[in-house]
Amino acid sequence: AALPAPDTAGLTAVLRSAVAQGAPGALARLDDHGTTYRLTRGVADRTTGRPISTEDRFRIGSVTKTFSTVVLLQLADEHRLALDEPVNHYLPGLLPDDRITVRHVLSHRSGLYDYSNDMFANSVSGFEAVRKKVFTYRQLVALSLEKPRTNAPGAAYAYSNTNFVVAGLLIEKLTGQPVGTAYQNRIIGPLKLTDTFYVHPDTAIPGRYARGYLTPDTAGAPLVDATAQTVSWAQSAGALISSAHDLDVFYGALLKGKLMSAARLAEMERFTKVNSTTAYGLGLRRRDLTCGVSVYGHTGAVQGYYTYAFSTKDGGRSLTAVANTSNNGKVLDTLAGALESAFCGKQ
Ligand SMILES: CC1(C)S[C@@H]2[C@H](NC(=O)CCCC[C@H](NC(=O)C[NH3+])C(=O)[O-])C(=O)N2[C@H]1C(=O)[O-]
Repeated sequence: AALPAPDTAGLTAVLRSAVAQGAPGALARLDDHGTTYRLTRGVADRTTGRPISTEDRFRIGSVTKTFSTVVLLQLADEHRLALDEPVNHYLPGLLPDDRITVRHVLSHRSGLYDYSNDMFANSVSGFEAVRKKVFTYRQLVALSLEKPRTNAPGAAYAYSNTNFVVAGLLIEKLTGQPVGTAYQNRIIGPLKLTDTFYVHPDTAIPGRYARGYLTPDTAGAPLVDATAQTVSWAQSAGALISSAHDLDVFYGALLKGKLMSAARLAEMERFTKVNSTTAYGLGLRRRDLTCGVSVYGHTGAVQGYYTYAFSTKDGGRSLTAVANTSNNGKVLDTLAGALESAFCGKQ
């Protein structure tokens, strides 16, 4: 069935609410079968007051997880990786349980504890402690293994950044290259994503970008400019930089089957239910909207930036919505409304 027309007034209202709730700026870009809608509200930079633009680059946080998964599924297509092999088959001795498979890791069912829970228990001091730090993947895995596993391998869904740090180790082991090279050669170059960069451990965002502002835990305390950071605590779990255009192209291409075989895409779309409206596949979220439409993509929350990047199953309509703040649950929830406006139309 044809999708309802996008509700651009609804999208505008979502962005206005996000700013009213504390985001300095918010943007949305919708690419719908060749027609592009661009909406903005507020500023990219609180000091200069420059208005935010849908052309601005930003940190995409865990949307990075889909990029890491695409690389690994391409390696599966090349028979260089098997999803149901134990991680330890490729990285001997890395994990304390040989039963943890690549599929468990990519679907957040490994049980590996998420070290970021402790790292950011206090949002500002936790961030300031790591914003310039450079971690190795193995240091991050070691932080996770200091804590017990949350579930037996495959027994439950439990979101953990550790899983996609393991994914980064797998990519580097199997390709013999840094993850940035694999992203460039396998995704960024072929799709011509000229706004998409993996610059870790550099802290600067290339070209024109929106500054990102971390909301402190204490109500009323001033926002913290979080723009300059290594994102080394996340790397293959969250350190990519991109734009609304590039993410719309990426998820559109993914869902159109342009990045891997149909068999592998079907594996990516085997979903574990997370809650009444969300399910998780392999590095991919499915969100079931009120109008019965399901959309496929990922969300991101990295210091200073919230992102929703989702497409229809056929990749024909893609939306990227961003607010340049984080640690603000009201804004994160409000931004989810952009999916309803974009894919369900006027309610
Ligand atoms: C599940 C999420 C939302 S959280 C996960 C990942 N981001 C992180 O794990 C960073 C958490 C700290 C971010 C920080 N929060 C705090 O410090 C809270 N004390 C802030 O908001 O700036 C990402 O991105 N994912 C989102 C996803 O996948 O949708």
